[in-house]
Amino acid sequence: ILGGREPQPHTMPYMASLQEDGKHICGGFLITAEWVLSAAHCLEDTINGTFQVLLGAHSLTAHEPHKRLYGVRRLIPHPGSSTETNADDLLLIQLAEPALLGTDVGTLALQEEDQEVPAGTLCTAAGWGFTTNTGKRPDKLQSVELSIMSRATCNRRIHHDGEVTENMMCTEIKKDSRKDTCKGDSGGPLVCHGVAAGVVAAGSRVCGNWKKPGIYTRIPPYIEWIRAVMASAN
Ligand SMILES: CC(C)CC(=O)Nc1cccc(-c2cccc(CN)c2)c1
Repeated sequence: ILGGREPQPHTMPYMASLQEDGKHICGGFLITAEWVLSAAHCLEDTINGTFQVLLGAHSLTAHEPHKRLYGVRRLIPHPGSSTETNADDLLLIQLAEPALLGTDVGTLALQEEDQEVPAGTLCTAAGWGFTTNTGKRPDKLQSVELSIMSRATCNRRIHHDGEVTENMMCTEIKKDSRKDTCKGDSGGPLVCHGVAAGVVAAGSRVCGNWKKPGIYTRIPPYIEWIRAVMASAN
C-alpha cells in the first residue's frame, strides 16, 4: 500500500495474509469460516512450497492473542484466470479447518447486486504489500482510502487503453498523492460502503503512477462461481 496509514489494529478482522513457506505473498479476505478469497496471480511466482493463511493479525511478526496460521485444504483459481491476462483473477482458498471467529477474526460480506460503484466513491484497500516502489515490506497492516475512477476514463489511451473489462474496476491515483495498492496487496478487498466490491489485481504491475490507475476484479459478476465452488467442495 502506497500513501496509506496503519489502521487501528484488528479493525479489519477479515484481512488474510497468504503465505508460502512462512513468507507473505498476497492479501486475501475471509468470506466464510473456511473460505478465503484472493487473486489467482498470487500463485504464479510460487515454488510449490507450503501454503498457509494468517488470520487475526496486525503485525506479521509480533505475538498477538488471536493471530493464527491455518493450513490450506484446497487452492481453486478461477478457470478463466491465466498468467497472460488480468481476466478472472480470483482464487478461492479452502482452509484446512474452519477459522475460529472472534473479535480479531471475522468475515467480510460480498457486494451481491451487479451495479457499478459510482465514480468518486471513496473505498478502502488494505494489505501488507510494498509501501514504496523500491519494495519496502511493512510488518504492520496498512490501509488507504481510494476514489473510484470511471471505466471510460480508466480505458483512455493514457491510462489502461481499453484493457479494463466490465468485470474490472479502477481507482484513481491523484498526481501528488501516490495512494495506490502495490505488490503483495493482490488478493485483498476493495471495500466500498462496508462490503467487498472488488479484489486487488496486479494490473500493469506498476505502483503509484497516476497514468496507471489501480485495477480490481469486480465481485458481483463472480458471485455465482464463488457460491458454486463453496457448495461443491467437501
Ligand atoms: C507475486 C505475484 C502476485 C506477482 C505480482 O503481483 N507482481 C507485482 C509486481 C509489481 C506490482 C504489483 C501490483 C500488485 C497490486 C497492485 C498494483 C498496482 N495498483 C501492482 C504486482
